[in-house]
Amino acid sequence: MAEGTPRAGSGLRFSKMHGAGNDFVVLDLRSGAAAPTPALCRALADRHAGVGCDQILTLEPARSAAAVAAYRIWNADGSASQQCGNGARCVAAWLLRDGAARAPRFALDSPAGTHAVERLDDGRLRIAMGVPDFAPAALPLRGFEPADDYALALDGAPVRFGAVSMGNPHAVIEVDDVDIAPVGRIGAALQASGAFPESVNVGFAQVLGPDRIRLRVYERGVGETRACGSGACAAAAVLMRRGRVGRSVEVELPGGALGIAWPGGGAEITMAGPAAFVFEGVWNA
Ligand SMILES: N[C@H](CCC[C@H](N)C(=O)O)C(=O)O
Repeated sequence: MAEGTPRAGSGLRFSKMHGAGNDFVVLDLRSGAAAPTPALCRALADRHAGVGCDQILTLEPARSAAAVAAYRIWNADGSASQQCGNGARCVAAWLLRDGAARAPRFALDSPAGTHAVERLDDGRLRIAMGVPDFAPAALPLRGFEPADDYALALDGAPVRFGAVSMGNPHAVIEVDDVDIAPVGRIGAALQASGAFPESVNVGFAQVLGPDRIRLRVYERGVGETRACGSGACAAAAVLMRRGRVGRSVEVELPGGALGIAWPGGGAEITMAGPAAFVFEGVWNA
């Protein structure tokens, strides 16, 4: 038996959820139970021998006076992350169903900070996702002076990208057509390039108009997902700062659409979108 997985009959209760097709196993650890080991995360995420998910989200006691709870994030490969936008909406929905949070407004703590949450009249959840940080050191991105646009030779060809931290690192590559973008090849090559010491989430963005973007994301620790909330914020922030789109955009991802708004500068960027419950289960490895 792999180290770190619970013994048979461990009875670890979980909720399976998704946000725009980005799927999660949610564990309630507010009683103080230990965080999942990387091996348990990999076992839970396994789409054949486990539950199957892109990330594991843990609910934990709040770390700030303002929040009703905290959450942490682990990718399918067992690596930890500082932020997960789709996951934040699922945690918010979970806490509303549980009664620990009361609509319409409350706050959540993540490793990236404290986030205002609002349940909108249409049932979507809007999360304040912090202030985009373009400083290379924030990602970190090594070997570049701050710029709107960076270039690296990957597989012998120059790849141009923007870079921004949403608490977690993002590179954003603008393409003419996301359907034919080399998401897996270039996403993996940029992660392996050495420019990002803690790896990076790689977004491929197509501008459809001043208020519409199409996006595919090759995520750190997972690969391509059906949606990436922090990635939608990152792509919108990079394209807004370049003047390629307006201050409020619909980001269309393979799994669904997210509404992103950012006044710019030191203001927080907000993300609105769905959260869905799929099933409840008990993990008996
Ligand atoms: N793969 C990401 C974490 C999950 C982000 C994504 N699922 C979202 O909705 O923001 C990272 O390692 O930074």
